[in-house]
Amino acid sequence: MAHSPSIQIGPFKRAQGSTILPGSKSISNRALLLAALSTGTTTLKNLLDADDTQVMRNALRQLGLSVTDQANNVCVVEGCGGRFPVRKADLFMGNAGTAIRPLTAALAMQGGDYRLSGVARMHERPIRDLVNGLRQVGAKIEYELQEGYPPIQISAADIKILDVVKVRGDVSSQFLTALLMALPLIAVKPVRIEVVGELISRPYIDITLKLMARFGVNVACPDAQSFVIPAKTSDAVYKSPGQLSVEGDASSASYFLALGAIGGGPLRVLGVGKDSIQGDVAFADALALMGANISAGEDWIEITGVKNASGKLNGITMDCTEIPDAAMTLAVAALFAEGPTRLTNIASWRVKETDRIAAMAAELRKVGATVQEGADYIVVNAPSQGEWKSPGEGIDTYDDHRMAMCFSLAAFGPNALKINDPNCVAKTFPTYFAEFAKVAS
Ligand SMILES: O=C(O)C1=C[C@@H](OP(=O)(O)O)[C@@H](O)[C@H](O)C1
Ligand SMILES: C=C(OP(=O)(O)O)C(=O)O
Repeated sequence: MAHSPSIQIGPFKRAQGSTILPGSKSISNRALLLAALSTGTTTLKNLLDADDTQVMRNALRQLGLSVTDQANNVCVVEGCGGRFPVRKADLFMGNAGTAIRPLTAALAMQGGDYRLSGVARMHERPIRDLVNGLRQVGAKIEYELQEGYPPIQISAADIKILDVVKVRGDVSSQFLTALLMALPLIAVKPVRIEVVGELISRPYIDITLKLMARFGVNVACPDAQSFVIPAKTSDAVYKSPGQLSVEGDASSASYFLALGAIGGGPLRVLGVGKDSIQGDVAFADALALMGANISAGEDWIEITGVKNASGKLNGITMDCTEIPDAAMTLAVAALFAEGPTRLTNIASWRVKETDRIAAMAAELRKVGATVQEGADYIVVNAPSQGEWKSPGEGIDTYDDHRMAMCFSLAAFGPNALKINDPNCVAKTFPTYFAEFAKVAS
């Protein structure tokens, strides 16, 4: 894909105001798929309009569904009652993990022939643990290029329901999410999904379970590693709730919250708050640990600078397995902290939009930070005032929306900052830099 022209931003001193968050990517793509699989019509409100949700919408349309975009991010989906009308399709999933993984599982239950592919990076992102889970119930799935990675070819197969399906959860939680959403379609008897080994990114599983419940399927969790899908009582497994409002995106909120700490605030994000079902709202607690002043209501969070006597954030040590996406924002907020910030349990960063540990370390060093990295951790020490650097070649963003959004924070250092290919934010937040410009001065 062609790269967008670099932008020059900052140096900024103040961040204040408010921003209305775009819809949550994680909720939008789950809601689209569940609405498509259900009986009845679902009106989705505040659906995220971005690359990741467009690939999901387009795939559903190719599968024969009526998915109609209306004004103000409203989208109307006519459900197919669990069986996609189109039995053979070649689907392009971009770089959207929340699209390709759940859709693969749903398609494997259909008894049709489907090919799923994506951008070059998608073909380096693992899908093996999901395919292994689906093969247990008889799905026929072949790898087209490299074993364990898309593109994949699904062929019609007899799917049998087992008492237990096992899946690994230590590479991505999206494999478990995919099985949870798809197995109810064939569950003629209850089926238990057992997670083998560690389950990372657990709060995303809670999002999955809460949305499935909105569409009428209640999964029991007898223990932290087991999920019991109920036997279906008719072919109409998922039922439309009629309307569903998508919360603002809590990961997108993290950039503004960090800005409110670094740039004094008050800065308020509207669309997520105490009532959120997204794990990434815990980013606000992490910032509070770093010394930020935080208040929150049902659907808003506000940050007003820092409460530390030094006027600066303080470094923290944190296990980030529950907030893998917002944790990236902590790594860049660490540029404004006294003492090291050590983020652990982030091995999954290496298999996302880019190798995020390597990318983060390389770009933080460009602005003068001292960084140590390991297989599953990163330690960031801020540059002292005189050590900040202004890299002439700019900050590279690696086709990773979060790298671009995170590094907008670094424009609150002493120097202006060049950010390369800023339009990669289109994956989840196309208007990010316009919204950033409204609060930064
Ligand atoms: O299920 C989801 O909506 C997501 C799960 C997380 O991925 P992993 O489970 O791969 O960590 C997260 O990083 C991703 O942005 C969205
Ligand atoms: C990891 C991410 O995306 P995906 O849904 O493609 O996994 C992300 O948005 O940070």
